[in-house]
Amino acid sequence: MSAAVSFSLQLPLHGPAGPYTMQVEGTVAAGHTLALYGPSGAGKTSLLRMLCGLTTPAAGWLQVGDARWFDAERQAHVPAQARHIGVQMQQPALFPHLNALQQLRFAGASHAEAHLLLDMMELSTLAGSKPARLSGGQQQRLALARALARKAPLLLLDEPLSAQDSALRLRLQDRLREQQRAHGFTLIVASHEPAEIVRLADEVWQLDGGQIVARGTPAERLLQGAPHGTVIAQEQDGRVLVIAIGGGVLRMRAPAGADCLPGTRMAIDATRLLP
Ligand SMILES: Nc1ncnc2c1ncn2[C@@H]1O[C@H](COP(=O)(O)OP(=O)(O)OP(=O)(O)O)[C@@H](O)[C@H]1O
Repeated sequence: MSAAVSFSLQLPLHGPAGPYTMQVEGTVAAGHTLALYGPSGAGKTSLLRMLCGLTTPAAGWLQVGDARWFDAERQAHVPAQARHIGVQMQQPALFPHLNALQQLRFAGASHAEAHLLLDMMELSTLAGSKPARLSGGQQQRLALARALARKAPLLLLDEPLSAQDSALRLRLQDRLREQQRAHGFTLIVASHEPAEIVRLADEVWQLDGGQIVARGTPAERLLQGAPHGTVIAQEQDGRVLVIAIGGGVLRMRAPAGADCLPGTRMAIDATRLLP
């Protein structure tokens, strides 16, 4: 169950240098994963908010499957609550009075499905806990489970795993991919992490200043031209390096005292490799 997404949208924004207009257009094939990549303030969240209906574009149109969710000329705007999508924004926005299991039941999961999702997110022991008793990372995983619980043809995720430790993040990326294989949903995910994009996405759009400045596969956009051993990103305050190796990436603990900025060439030290 998946839906193709096509749009041409405009939105006035106020950046640090003054007002400007976000202008984006494109198509995501049904069942594909698109990653939105770009610096803070590039417009990733603003695009996701227009797609899910939390922000009304100033102009343009949005087509999801057979449905016209927004069309400025025809004055059509399907409200957020009427769009069949799974959404996880950066704020988990959980219901304070519902426990973890109830949050998933409320989103549409059966009792058995809710337990499976809690298991998948490594939250089974917290099924009876309300959000105030969960850590930031646990709340984020519950919000991701809730997005999956909707069983929607389109999933919109804004930095869904940013609060997870690196080993858990890798497990959850694999499970998200498995879920997509099983259910076939189209996934649009904003991420700052090249390694995550390489693992999850079929296609990446690079945003900057409210425009899509480049499009391609993760290998083309993030790795191509990066010689073997080039640092393409730093994670965890520079303690972990993402390094290009022949069309893929590996993660390595940064050697103490070394200059590890993106673009630097590093010798790959097998004793420092991470999963
Ligand atoms: N409601 C709004 N009205 C006008 N401008 C806004 C609004 N929300 C955000 N902006 C501005 O739009 C720009 C894009 O913000 P957005 O949150 O979409 O960026 P982002 O790429 O998701 O960043 P981050 O990676 O930090 O989450 C920023 O300059 C921001 O100040």
